Amino acid sequence: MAKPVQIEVWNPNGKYRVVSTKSMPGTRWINLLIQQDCRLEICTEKKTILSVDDILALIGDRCDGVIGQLTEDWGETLFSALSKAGGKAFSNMAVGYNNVDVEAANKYGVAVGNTPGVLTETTAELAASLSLAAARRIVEADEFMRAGKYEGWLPHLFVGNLLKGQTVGVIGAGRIGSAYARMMVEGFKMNLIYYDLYQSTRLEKFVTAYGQFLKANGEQPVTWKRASSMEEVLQEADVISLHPILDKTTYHLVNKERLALMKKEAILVNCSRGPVVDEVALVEHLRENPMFRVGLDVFEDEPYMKPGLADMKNAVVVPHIASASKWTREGMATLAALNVLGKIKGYPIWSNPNSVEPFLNENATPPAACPSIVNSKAIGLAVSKL
Ligand SMILES: NC(=O)C1=CN([C@@H]2O[C@H](COP(=O)(O)OP(=O)(O)OC[C@H]3O[C@@H](n4cnc5c(N)ncnc54)[C@H](O)[C@@H]3O)[C@@H](O)[C@H]2O)C=CC1
Ligand SMILES: O=C(O)C(=O)CO
Repeated sequence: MAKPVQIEVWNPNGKYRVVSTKSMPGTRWINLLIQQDCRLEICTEKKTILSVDDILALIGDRCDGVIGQLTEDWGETLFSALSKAGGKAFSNMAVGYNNVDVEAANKYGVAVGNTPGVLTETTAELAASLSLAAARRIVEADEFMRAGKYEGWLPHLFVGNLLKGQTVGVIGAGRIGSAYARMMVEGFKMNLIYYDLYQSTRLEKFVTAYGQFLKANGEQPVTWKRASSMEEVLQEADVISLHPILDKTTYHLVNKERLALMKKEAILVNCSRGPVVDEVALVEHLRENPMFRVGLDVFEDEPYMKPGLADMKNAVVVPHIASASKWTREGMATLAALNVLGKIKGYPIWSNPNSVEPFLNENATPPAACPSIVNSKAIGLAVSKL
């Protein structure tokens, strides 16, 4: 039997029971739920990752909807329990939803929400930060200073890579990958090579226009190329950033063989999901190629790192913080709450989940729609005419 979990209750007499498996940033999401007659229960357990049993206890016998986290295993067991408790709505507080078995949700008619549109720039900025940190050896140099080892300027001290004029490679040029590409092209005048299953015409147009602008100003124009294979990107780029979704096609996309194709002094950045990279192979590659560098926000077995990674001077590692700006995290909380609320209220789904600004305006009532439901077609939800 599932043991009880600690909760904080808002609006105890609300008609609809909504559970949030974690406390989330900001208060707007709480206010939006309680103003619309929800009794909100926020789990206050100290443990970071809730188990399926913990969440079963939170769902209980009657629950209209749950806001959950990317660390949780939302599969058959939880969707079946939620459905049995009368629930029809779940939202991840995340854009990625590889922790959710959408087929299982479909089976029980439960809507699955995610939060695109508020993470794009924040996540791309962290990928850009990791690219720079790796290129200019910022973490190594910081540790050196703090250890009192600095004895004065030296010609060879922490020499790194110049990005200007080099090639940035993007694998998965969706919302975040494209935003990152634009930052690196415009900010550092890098040429672009990208690989995606789909063409990114907007990105190509942006680089073309920026190249023309540079040329008109007497500077070397930047260029772009859509690669016909991932291997082409790995072979040609100096800095490669991974931004695909995690699914069967992207699991261990970067493995031992593909690492071997990369330039010896290349930089690899991963702000997508840990299992996109074979981390054991990566540690071996870092060990054998000291000039090769990585910037990692995500890990194969979070919260753990594969043995040896923490000892690698040529790795910059941060704890899955790519979306951690106040604006983004509050926006994610708002969108996740509105996904659940919208489904409970029987609202249709928003017509463009990439354009969610109307839901974020603090001074206006949000539209009567669910901002982003990934299985809307499968469970037959209507599209909003707003
Ligand atoms: N580290 C972090 O904190 C964050 C991580 N993420 C991760 O980033 C992922 C991407 O987010 P968005 O850009 O918003 O999603 P998106 O759906 O806009 O972009 C994903 C892109 O990957 C491409 N893709 C899919 N399979 C591919 C394959 N086999 N090879 C090459 N490209 C492929 C898609 O065509 C698409 O263009 C999320 O699913 C999530 O897992 C997102 C936000 C924050
Ligand atoms: O939204 C996501 O997918 C995340 O990884 C949040 O940081």
